[in-house]
Amino acid sequence: MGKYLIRGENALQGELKVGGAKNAALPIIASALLADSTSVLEDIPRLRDVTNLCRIIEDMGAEVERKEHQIKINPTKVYKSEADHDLARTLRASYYILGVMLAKEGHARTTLPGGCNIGNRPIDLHLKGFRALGADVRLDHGVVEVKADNLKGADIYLDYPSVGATINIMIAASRAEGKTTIENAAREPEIVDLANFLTVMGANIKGVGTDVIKIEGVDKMHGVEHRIIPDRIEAGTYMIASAITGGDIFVRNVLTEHVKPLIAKMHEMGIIVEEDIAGVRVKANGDLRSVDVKTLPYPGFPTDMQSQMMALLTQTDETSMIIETVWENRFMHVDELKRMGAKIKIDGHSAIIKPGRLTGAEVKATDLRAGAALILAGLAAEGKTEVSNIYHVERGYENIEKKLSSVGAEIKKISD
Ligand SMILES: CC(=O)N[C@H]1[C@@H](OP(=O)(O)OP(=O)(O)OC[C@H]2O[C@@H](n3ccc(=O)[nH]c3=O)[C@H](O)[C@@H]2O)O[C@H](CO)[C@@H](O)[C@@H]1O
Ligand SMILES: C=C(OP(=O)(O)O)C(=O)O
Repeated sequence: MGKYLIRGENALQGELKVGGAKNAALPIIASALLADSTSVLEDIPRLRDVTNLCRIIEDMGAEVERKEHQIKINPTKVYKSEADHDLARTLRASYYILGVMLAKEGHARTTLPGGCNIGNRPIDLHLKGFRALGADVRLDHGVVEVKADNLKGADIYLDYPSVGATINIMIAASRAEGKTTIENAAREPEIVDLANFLTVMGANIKGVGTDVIKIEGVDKMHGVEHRIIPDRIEAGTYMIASAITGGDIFVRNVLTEHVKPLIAKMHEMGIIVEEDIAGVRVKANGDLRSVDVKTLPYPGFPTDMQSQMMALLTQTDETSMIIETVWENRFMHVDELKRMGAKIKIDGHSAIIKPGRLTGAEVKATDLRAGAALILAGLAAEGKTEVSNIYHVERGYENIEKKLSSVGAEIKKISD
């Protein structure tokens, strides 16, 4: 399954570049099926999730041409409304096929999706939205089927600002008859990127980026060219790589507006962060102050940066606390960090982190961001760290070992 071998304690220096956002690329790739002509997508990261979603839409009849970071998607020969179950189980975002094919053909079927095992991941809000739009929804033995002769706009209030539910409902509503309002909608930048893509394709969407999104359904959408926004979680991970090693890295291709919650915490910790139009420079050359962090929906501190932040907080002067409010089981990295000497105690949704020296160990990536946190801890640790189960990491980071090596890290990937 592959491993990363890391020898720590090198202060990282230089420049690296962040790719396009996984969580924007995935719904955008799925939504390209709504058009009646080819879309050309740029800055698509080369990730396992992207490859598997492309295989799903190819199996449904789409023509996909992939070259470096560009994908061309011709949806005119799509003949199937069902996502291959084995592939759909490998990633979370496969459930966007439901919203897309419901909007396009009035019928969609897929198995419950995969993705990181970070807690209970229900899709009740997605299904509630589809029902409100007039769809007949069935969930039987883990297979979801949605059908509608005629989708009709509706007022939908989300009990929680779910990213996936906001996206799926927005996609379905973009082709429904009349107006849809989504209240308590999620505000993540990836949702804004998708809405921008859909709008250029011909959709009528207003209010995205706020908690009230208004959509007026349209009959037709056409293929367009679109560049995916930079990945704020990949950016944040490399910003922490600089800070945790006492390094000085310029992380290129970052929209600093999207990493504000991390920048604010870094300032509190005494880390130098210089924002630039092209990216962000992160420099740490002294003691790091402890801070408390609470994960929240955007624009709060992202849960997808929680484990990486925890690795950093092991290297501060005093005790810190992290409260995880989004996922109830997103502390699986804690036991692995403890193997490296970290002093962390979990109490319900909180983790108390005491500072201490990290030492290399054999550890296992239990999910995508847990894997990233272990790599970061390995960069700071004394001696050799071996991170296994790296297929999780490859779902969300393109060539992480090459990018980190380019700024002076001793890290190599051993493939099976
Ligand atoms: C592919 C993708 O974009 N993944 C991201 C997306 O996941 P995802 O879209 O799955 O996350 P959601 O925002 O939907 O989930 C957030 C919370 O809402 C709850 N919930 C969600 C849907 C639902 O129908 N019912 C319900 O109760 C979840 O259990 C969780 O507690 O946003 C998460 C929160 O920022 C990130 O961690 C993931 O990286
Ligand atoms: C949890 C994540 O992804 P997914 O929702 O695809 O499992 C993530 O990107 O951190």
